[in-house]
Amino acid sequence: AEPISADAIRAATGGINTATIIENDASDQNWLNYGLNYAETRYSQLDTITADNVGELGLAWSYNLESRRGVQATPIVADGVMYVTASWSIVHALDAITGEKLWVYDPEVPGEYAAKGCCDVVNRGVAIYEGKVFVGSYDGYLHALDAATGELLWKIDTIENRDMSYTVTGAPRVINGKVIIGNGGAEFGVRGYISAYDTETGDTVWRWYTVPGDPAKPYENDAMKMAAETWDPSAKYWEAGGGGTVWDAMAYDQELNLLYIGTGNGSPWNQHLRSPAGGDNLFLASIVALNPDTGDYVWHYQNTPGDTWDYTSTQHIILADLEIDGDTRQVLMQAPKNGFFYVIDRTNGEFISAEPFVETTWAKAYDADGRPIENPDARSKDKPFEPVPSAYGAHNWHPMSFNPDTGLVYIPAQGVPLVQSTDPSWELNSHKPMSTMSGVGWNLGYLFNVVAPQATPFGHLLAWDPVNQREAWRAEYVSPWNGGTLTTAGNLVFQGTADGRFIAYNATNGEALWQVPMTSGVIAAPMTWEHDGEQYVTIAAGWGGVYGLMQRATEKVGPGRVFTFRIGGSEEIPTAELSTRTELVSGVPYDPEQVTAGLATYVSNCLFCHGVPGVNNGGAVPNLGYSEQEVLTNADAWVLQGAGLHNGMPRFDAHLTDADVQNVLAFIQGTADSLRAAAATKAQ
Ligand SMILES: O=C(O)c1cc(C(=O)O)c2c(n1)C(=O)C(=O)c1cc(C(=O)O)[nH]c1-2
Ligand SMILES: [Ca+2]
Repeated sequence: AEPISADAIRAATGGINTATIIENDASDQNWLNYGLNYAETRYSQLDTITADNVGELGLAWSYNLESRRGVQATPIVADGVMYVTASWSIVHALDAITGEKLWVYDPEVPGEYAAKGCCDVVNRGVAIYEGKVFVGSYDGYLHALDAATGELLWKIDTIENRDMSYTVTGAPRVINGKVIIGNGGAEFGVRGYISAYDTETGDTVWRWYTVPGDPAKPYENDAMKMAAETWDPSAKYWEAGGGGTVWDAMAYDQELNLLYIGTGNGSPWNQHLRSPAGGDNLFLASIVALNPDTGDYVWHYQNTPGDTWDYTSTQHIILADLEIDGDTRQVLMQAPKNGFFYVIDRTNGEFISAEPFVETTWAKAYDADGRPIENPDARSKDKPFEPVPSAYGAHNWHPMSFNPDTGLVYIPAQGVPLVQSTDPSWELNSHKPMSTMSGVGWNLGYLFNVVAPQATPFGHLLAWDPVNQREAWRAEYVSPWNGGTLTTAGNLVFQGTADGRFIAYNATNGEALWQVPMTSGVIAAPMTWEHDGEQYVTIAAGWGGVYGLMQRATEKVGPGRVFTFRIGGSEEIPTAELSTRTELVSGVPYDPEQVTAGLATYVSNCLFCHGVPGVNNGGAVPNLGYSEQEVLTNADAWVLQGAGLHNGMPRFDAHLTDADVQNVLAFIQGTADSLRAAAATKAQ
């Protein structure tokens, strides 16, 4: 078949606007918005593929994204054209029927920018509007591309203060000629905000801050005045930025004309250091309704008042109409990091219900006013506390889906154990050893795992009944960090897994009906679309994200790859590339005293991406316990001279010396030696 011509792409995409995105709801033939529709349900009415015939699903094509970091994008499909992003915010336009490349746009994010973000150089996808494709790049620019050619039409800087570590990972949304995007950075000290830009010109239409700024300056609006009353200024929260980044979820109700956003954690995390007298610290960890025309505040609901555990509320927001106590309620639903499932009246923000969907230790329940009843130990200043869920979240950015036929929400639920304890040496931008990741700018105010966590890690697909607030069924996985979900009118749920499989379940009862191997672990969500009467299912696979930087659950470590399936598809799934991780390192000479010094430097600078040598097995970033000899002998080049800059390995010569590097090598070798000794003892 002939590849789609630029004119045909213009015809397919030129007319896409808010009205056509809403019209698509009648058929779900295309997938024009990150979460399919403005309600972000990820429920498709397409029903050619059903629980009865899903077993005949086969590969139509796969496409190599040539990326080695996390792939988190949900593709956009418009009349046979697909737009998907890889890591480093690189956009690929494909012929959706054949998988043939149409064009690639690389925003050329500098490699050193990787160190400015907490959680891998990921991107969750593009937005499309009137013949333009919009991508927010990791380094904070918003790019408008010609959908037909990939040519750059305009590019603007969304970051208002480049001294701070802002990044962009989320997918933009477009409403009535405005492209809307927030940012990340609350692990490093930033002030969160969300902005709307004119789709034609890139001019800023509005900007809404999520937390108050310097009280010496006028409040930007009444909402900021209200918010400032919930903060203690004694610790000068505005110097650390306060946090509250809008790095992922949005949803839009066209009848109410309300834009819903989820806001992130406090900066620093530790409330004792951020707002010592406590307070709710609005609008951290909240759902906020804004007028999308003006950016004016309308209402808010704060899931986690006075956040101190990185309990972001940036997780997926879904709009639905539910029958509750005999009334049809216009609700929004969210399962944020903190482990509670929320049902909120989306007309006014009224709290309807919240129940834990996993085990929780920080709070057991919510009161009738919608406030958590906290465990008094959860805010301890002096004692370590194991918050369950941890900062990785009971549910992170991996999208959930809601099926109105089954009435169930399909949540990629998980647990990643972590203990938190106040960091006594915390200072703003202190760069001090033993402050976790301080060397590359982490400013959490917490140390991790000062005592061993008690909880066990898990991951499962959870089918949740939001009306009765209880579990319907679950499917267990071998590891946390599984992919987002898609549900369809064919009574199906699709999900990719951390251990590198793509699975279809019966949506009613959770029976696994079909599965195929992937070439890597999967974290993104699948999507579905229809062309010439044929239904297709697409998943973008590629392991990474914050958990996937240092850990993985499969030896399959292939590059990012897009897979598209149809009934009767007969292409072979490509053979997976396997990890070449071999033996623990050996032969580095060291003095045991260097090991202790190396530990401090390692924890401050290396741990968050590389994990524990020989204990974690390496994810999107190699585990140094299995380093090749070449890396060990040239450690100075890698650590101090930026040999890996293009891959996002920071250059540490401003923070570390040759002696520090030698100590880190001693720590790696010392750890490998003790692991080997422990294994030998166990074998006897
Ligand atoms: O506070 C922030 O600004 C911020 C940003 C991001 C991001 O932009 O990806 C993440 C987080 N926080 C975060 O807490 C988190 O767990 C997380 C996971 C991921 C990922 O892509 O795997 N991003 C982020
Ligand atoms: Ca965060």
